Amino acid sequence: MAKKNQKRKQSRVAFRKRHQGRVRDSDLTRQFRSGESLEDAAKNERVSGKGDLTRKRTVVGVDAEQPTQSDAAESNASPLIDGRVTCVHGLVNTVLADDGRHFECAIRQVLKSVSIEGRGAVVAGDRVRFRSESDDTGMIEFVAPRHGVISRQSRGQQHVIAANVDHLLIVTSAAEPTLKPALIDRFLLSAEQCQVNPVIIINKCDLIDPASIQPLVGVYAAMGYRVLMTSAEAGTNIQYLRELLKGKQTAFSGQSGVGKSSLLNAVQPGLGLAVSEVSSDNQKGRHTTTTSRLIPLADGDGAVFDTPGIRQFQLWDISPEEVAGLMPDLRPYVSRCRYSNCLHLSEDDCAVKDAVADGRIDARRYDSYCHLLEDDLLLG
Ligand SMILES: Nc1nc2c(ncn2[C@@H]2O[C@H](COP(=O)(O)OP(=O)(O)OP(=O)(O)O)[C@@H](O)[C@H]2O)c(=O)[nH]1
Ligand SMILES: [Zn+2]
Repeated sequence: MAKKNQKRKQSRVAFRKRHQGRVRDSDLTRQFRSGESLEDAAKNERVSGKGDLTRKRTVVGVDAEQPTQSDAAESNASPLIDGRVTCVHGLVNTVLADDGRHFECAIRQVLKSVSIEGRGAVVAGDRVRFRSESDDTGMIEFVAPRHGVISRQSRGQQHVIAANVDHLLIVTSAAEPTLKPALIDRFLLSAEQCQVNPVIIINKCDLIDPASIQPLVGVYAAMGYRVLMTSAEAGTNIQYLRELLKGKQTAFSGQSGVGKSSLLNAVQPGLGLAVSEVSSDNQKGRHTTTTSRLIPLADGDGAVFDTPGIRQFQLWDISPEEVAGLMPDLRPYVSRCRYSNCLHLSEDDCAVKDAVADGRIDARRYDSYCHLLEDDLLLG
């Protein structure tokens, strides 16, 4: 036990050194893993006389997976309830409990104090544990470690807008508006950067001969990406889409008019409307603090995110050198270039350019790469 604590301490010290005083998600989520309640943390800090709750934590040894009964009895509080955050609006966090009830929750002060400026302690999609304070209010005690985080940049800072995104659906249309593979490539890069699973949806396939886009579909499929041709109008592959959304938290992105709302409506009537209402509220600035909302699906425990921020989300904090490594078709050649910092644009002995020249890399994909670097990242 002592050895374990020693090890934990060492890793905490290493963590702090790595992050040089910056506090990130993992600080607040570590409590979720250790099972330490926030009240205990505060008590321990008070006893030890150290005011900074981010510096020292005493693990009380409760299994975070099953803390509810004993924990509650000890602290004389109501049991912990599992749920997920569906909406953050000012200080009010709406949480959908796993049993289907909705609660408006505040966040324990200590969770806020470890997040930057007290903002973004929780976001839509977060898995949380809270104690109910009445039939429909509660206090969030733990935030689970996040995966699949989508963020945007504002005034040089990263703002998380959705957490635990299992799938990012990149919705495009085969026609009206015309298919834009370069846009798909950009969204794919963003998905890779956020480590969110992308699924490419080519909607409105009723308007074209599907054979005409097979070569393009083949390029993406060869890279291991899932591509789904749909028609909200004709009902093509809607059942497949419905299955894809089941039990997952899914974000929809894509330019205006490609049919995101129509697809959602085809999956579940009324869903597209609910989503676009959220989006137009955001655009009008009425709900400026509502960064994102998670809308539960009627069938299974899946849910979809939608915010204007996700619809058009841009690459965040990416350097030109990183781009090729985020493209699965370019990646295998990156380390074979003559110079380690090769940008694969006009350098000699470039393994990426060689692969394009003899067809091992699709020329259009390479073109996308060049445009992105030259137009956005090097000059922009
Ligand atoms: N032919 C055809 N038209 C479609 C299909 N899906 C959507 N549309 C039409 O495309 C138009 C735009 O659809 P929306 O669902 O509003 O598109 P959106 O992506 O939600 O657009 P924004 O809300 O502006 O982001 C509407 O007129 C739809 O009827 C389809 O599969 N086939
Ligand atoms: Zn190169």
